[in-house]
Amino acid sequence: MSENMRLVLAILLGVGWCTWVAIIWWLKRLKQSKQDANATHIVAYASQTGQARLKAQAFFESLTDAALVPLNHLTLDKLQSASQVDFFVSTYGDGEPPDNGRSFLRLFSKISGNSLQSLKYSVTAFGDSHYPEFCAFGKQVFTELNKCGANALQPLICIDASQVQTQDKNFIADFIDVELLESTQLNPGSPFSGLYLLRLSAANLVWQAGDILEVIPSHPVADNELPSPRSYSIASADSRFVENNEIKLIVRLLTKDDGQFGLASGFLTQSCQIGDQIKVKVRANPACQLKSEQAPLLLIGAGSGLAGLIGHIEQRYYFDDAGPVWLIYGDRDPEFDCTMQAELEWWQQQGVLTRVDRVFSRAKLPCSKATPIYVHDVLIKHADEVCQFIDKGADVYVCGSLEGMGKSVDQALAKILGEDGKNDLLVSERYHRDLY
Ligand SMILES: Cc1cc2nc3c(=O)[nH]c(=O)nc-3n(C[C@H](O)[C@H](O)[C@H](O)COP(=O)(O)O)c2cc1C
Repeated sequence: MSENMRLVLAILLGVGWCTWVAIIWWLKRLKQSKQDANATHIVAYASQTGQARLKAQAFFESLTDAALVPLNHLTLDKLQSASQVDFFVSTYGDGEPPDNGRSFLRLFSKISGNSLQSLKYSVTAFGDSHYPEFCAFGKQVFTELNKCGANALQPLICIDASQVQTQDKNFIADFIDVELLESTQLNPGSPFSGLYLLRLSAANLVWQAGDILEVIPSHPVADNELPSPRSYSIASADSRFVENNEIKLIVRLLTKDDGQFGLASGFLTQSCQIGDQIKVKVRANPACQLKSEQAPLLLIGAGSGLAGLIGHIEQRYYFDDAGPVWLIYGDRDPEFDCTMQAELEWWQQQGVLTRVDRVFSRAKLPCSKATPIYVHDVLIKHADEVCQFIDKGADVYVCGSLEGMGKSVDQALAKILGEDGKNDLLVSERYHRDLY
């Protein structure tokens, strides 16, 4: 056989193989979507940072004929025709639903009397008892269903994140030891709390930009009473792109009124020495992963929120056809808080960041009155451009403090897009929020 014939045969075999794989994949998808459409047993989740979704997924995998859906996708028709729905929902904000469950409660205004009598349900609520509105959304879902005549299979289950049993051997087994390679203060001299960039060895970790690193804030000693893990946004592109086996975190050192440092931030930035081992685990956070690197991306954040944004900026560097990225980032004082300025400028030169609006809330500029000082001011000031950017299919990604920034950004987006426009963005999974 000639060399050319062999090449043609190899190409034909390759194309044939790819077509075969594509057909199998497509048939599987078709079967799954048919199953989903017909399933009368539904597992629904509303999860901001992935805990409730993980439990829902595990429960779903133990069933044979069921569908797994984010709560926002559970329509009135589906709810009324289902025989059983198992809800796994967390609580966010001040007793609010997570973003992918925000539209669910509105269904109840359309349900009359006992019209859910034939529905069986269970609710597993995820929350943290440090919050006054402990598991409030789960409780609300449970009560609303009950009011409509649906039959609870068991009492409401509340899972308290602050009571995670770190002394449990099975729980700890999921964590691995990584080494602290470097710790750099990003705002030296600042009168405000220190912001640190940490680099950790990550040879055995797999993650995507937007995921979370759970950290046990204690040195791995033979101690039964380890504190419960704390979550940090991973400040790195997908692990498949990271060349030097390291994972980055940006950590704000919290100082309490009595002068004591926060347990986790104090541990990571003050107690840990270079070379020390830290117990960590990656938690996938699909709500903050982006589906497309080609879609425009509007990144909004403040302070330590740069962590979640940096991962997505870095990610785009690896795609030649990446879409435009507009960063709106706020910090306090330009004298000390020009966090990662050199890196951001470099990404601008590389064409990754196509527009940067950097604002400072405590700038001592002579004309500071005329200068927008918070990120939500920037959104309002450039409302038309924000609208156009979003109309072109942009994903919106917000990272930072919920109280200090997240809520005002949410209000600004509602003002610019209208409440319905903002909700459409949310339901179409283009409005991602990593707020704490
Ligand atoms: C910004 C923020 C606000 C929260 N608000 C509440 C709350 O009001 N009530 C509550 O019980 N838990 C609250 N939590 C805790 C979460 O519900 C808890 O960590 C849960 O395990 C998260 O589950 P998820 O990963 O599925 O979203 C809050 C967590 C965050 C980060």
